[in-house]
Amino acid sequence: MDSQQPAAGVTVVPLGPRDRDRLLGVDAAAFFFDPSQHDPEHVLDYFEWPRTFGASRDGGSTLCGVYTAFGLGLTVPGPLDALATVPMPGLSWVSVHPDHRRRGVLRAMLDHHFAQLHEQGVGISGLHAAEPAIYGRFGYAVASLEVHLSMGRGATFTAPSLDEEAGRLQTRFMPMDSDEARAQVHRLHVAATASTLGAVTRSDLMGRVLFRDHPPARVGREPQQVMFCSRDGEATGYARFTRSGTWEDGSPKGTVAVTEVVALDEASLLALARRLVDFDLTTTVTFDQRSTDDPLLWWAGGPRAVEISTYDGLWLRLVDVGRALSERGYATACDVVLEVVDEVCPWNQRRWRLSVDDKGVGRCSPTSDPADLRIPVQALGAAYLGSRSIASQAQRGVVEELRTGAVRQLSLAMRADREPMPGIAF
Ligand SMILES: CC(=O)SCCNC(=O)CCNC(=O)[C@H](O)C(C)(C)COP(=O)(O)OP(=O)(O)OC[C@H]1O[C@@H](n2cnc3c(N)ncnc32)[C@H](O)[C@@H]1OP(=O)(O)O
Repeated sequence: MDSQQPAAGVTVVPLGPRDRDRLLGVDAAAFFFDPSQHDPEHVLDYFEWPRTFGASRDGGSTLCGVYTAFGLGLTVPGPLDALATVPMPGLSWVSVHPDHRRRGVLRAMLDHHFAQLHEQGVGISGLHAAEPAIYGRFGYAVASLEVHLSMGRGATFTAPSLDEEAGRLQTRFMPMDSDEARAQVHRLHVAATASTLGAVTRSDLMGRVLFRDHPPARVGREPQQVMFCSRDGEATGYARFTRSGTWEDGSPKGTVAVTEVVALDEASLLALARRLVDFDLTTTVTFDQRSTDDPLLWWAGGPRAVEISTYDGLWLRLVDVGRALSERGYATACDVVLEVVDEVCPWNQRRWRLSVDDKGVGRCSPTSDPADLRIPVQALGAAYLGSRSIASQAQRGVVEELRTGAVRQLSLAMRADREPMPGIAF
């Protein structure tokens, strides 16, 4: 059945706990993970059923596709140098059974997702793409990059202005899978995301399930650990990590894999990083989910001192252009009319006036005035976190300037003064 044919009628309906087995059947067929290492039952424990849907074809009862959208928050540029947090449903576990691929099931599920969010008055949708070729056609674009750092044990972090303060802080670590550790991590996660551009806030439930120890998933590594940093007894940051106790030719060659480091201030980040590169019996330390302009990268000496790999981080889609552009703030005043191109969400495809006052507060409303810029909805998603400037997208030929100066005006207004963090995996 796996051949290119026109889409047949697809129906999308809500799923509930009674549909667990059917949903797992579609997910297992689409993602083909090893259930002994990756317990799907465990994942379902943090699904939000009212946000989970299934698709069937031609009036049949067979479930051929599923998706969920976690209720997350996203930290975006606020007015001038402030930050703001907006709701961001996080699209995830999108799967279509291989027997039903290329019949328009994904397209129908995304149409359903966008219609739902539009009706609910939600401005944006976010995701991490399993394959990068899929989501651009649906209006998503990469809004942040994710950097993976790899460095040797004993790497030097040079930050003289922070040395004294970092030296005063205490660090200690413990297994992640305890109520005490999870509660502390969640409190720090929520506090730190509010002050971190690009950060994504997860629910307490999601953390409680994800941080549960699942022995088959360790694959030769220790159970997940968490290192806390504190100042005068008050926790100021944490790192989640696991070590592998590998030996080669009689010598210890352990690795430390740091999946998340979160700190309320730079001295705490430095104190955590210094401890993480200082474990006996290890030779390599990796840090996931860092930004392209990360303090850890530059403290360690830059891209020639550490190994870096860069990936697409968060993909964003403006589901409601007016709401999304009114919800974030701007670096400078601006007044431009945008002719937005969006064939997937026709309510967006029109002219919009974005007026930003000198305090960086913007209002975006429909207008019939002549356009200053012709812009695909993807370009607004790409620039939404203040990275991937409108000017560079115009240079690539993606944005068309219809009034001289309009690209520069919008570009400066949307730009942030730092690169966004990639946000958590979901
Ligand atoms: C956010 C996340 O959850 S990412 C996880 C995505 N899921 C997976 O990768 C699991 C394995 N794959 C699958 O489940 C499915 O193949 C999906 C979800 C990727 C695609 O589902 P389908 O129902 O086959 O897609 P559908 O037929 O609606 O195609 C829609 C469009 O996407 C395109 N498309 C579908 N799959 C791919 C792909 N892997 N790469 C590039 N384009 C793709 C189609 O060509 C079509 O484009 P067109 O309308 O412009 O011709």
